[in-house]
Amino acid sequence: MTPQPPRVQTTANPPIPGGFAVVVVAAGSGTRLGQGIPKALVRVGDRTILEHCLTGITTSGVTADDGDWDEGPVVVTVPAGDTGLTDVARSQGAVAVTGGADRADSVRNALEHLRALGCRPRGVLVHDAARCLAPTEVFARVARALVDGQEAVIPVLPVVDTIRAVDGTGACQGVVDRSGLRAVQTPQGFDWDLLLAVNDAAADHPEVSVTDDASLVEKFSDRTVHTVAGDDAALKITRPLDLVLAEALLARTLNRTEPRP
Ligand SMILES: Nc1ccn([C@@H]2O[C@H](COP(=O)(O)OP(=O)(O)OP(=O)(O)O)[C@@H](O)[C@H]2O)c(=O)n1
Ligand SMILES: C[C@](O)(CO)[C@H](O)COP(=O)(O)O
Repeated sequence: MTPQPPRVQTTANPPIPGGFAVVVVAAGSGTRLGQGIPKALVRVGDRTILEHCLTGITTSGVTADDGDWDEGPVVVTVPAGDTGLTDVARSQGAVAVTGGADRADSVRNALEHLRALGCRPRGVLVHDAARCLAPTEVFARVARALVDGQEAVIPVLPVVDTIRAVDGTGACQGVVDRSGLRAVQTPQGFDWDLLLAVNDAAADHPEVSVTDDASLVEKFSDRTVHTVAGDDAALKITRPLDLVLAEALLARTLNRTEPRP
């Protein structure tokens, strides 16, 4: 689409940029949560984790046609043989593709689907379905940093625990200075060509294992990964206690936003 002149800003906060493609990784099994069903099908309140996640993305506006860029597609990775998550994805206008053996393989499958579509989004955000309550503000910070010229952007939080290195026997090897450490969240945002290029490079190096997408940028490009503030509400629902926290966060949000009888 032909770039349009910038829109007039009418509010104190600039509008959240749209036109991004979003990859939602939801092909994990949720072993640590232990519910016996794919984690993204587990309910938080009255909706599944995937429904919360897709609603959050739509509400944030990052995929919307914003006058400068066309609406960006949303691709959800689902476990092989899945039908339940596929139905949820389709009901919210997203496309479902089969995930891979690990998270990185799932992301690559989704990117291949987007590449085959021939789309050229403004950029691409990769988001864990398991971080289904990530607030709009986090999407906004990541999207704005990309629009402002960053090529790889991750939301982070300070580390609150004392961190120690241990050896194989469990003996402590000393405290790690936590002032320079950050806990990493999603959505992680990238220049479209950059994320494709580092994933292509990674495909030739199956021995390289990563836990997030920014790691591929660090390993297979010379670009810097930029950080923005994350949010406690973007927690990754991983273990049973996380589900309790997510339920409480959701209840708090509903209490704030729903009109009282
Ligand atoms: N092969 C995989 C593995 C993980 N994921 C997704 O990556 C995100 C982060 O993974 P995690 O929270 O660890 O989920 P699970 O892999 O399902 O958890 P577990 O290790 O407990 O099975 C999740 O949204 C998960 O669905 C994926 O799309 N494909
Ligand atoms: C991408 C991620 O959520 C950033 O913290 C995390 O690395 C996913 O890791 P997991 O081992 O797949 O849960």
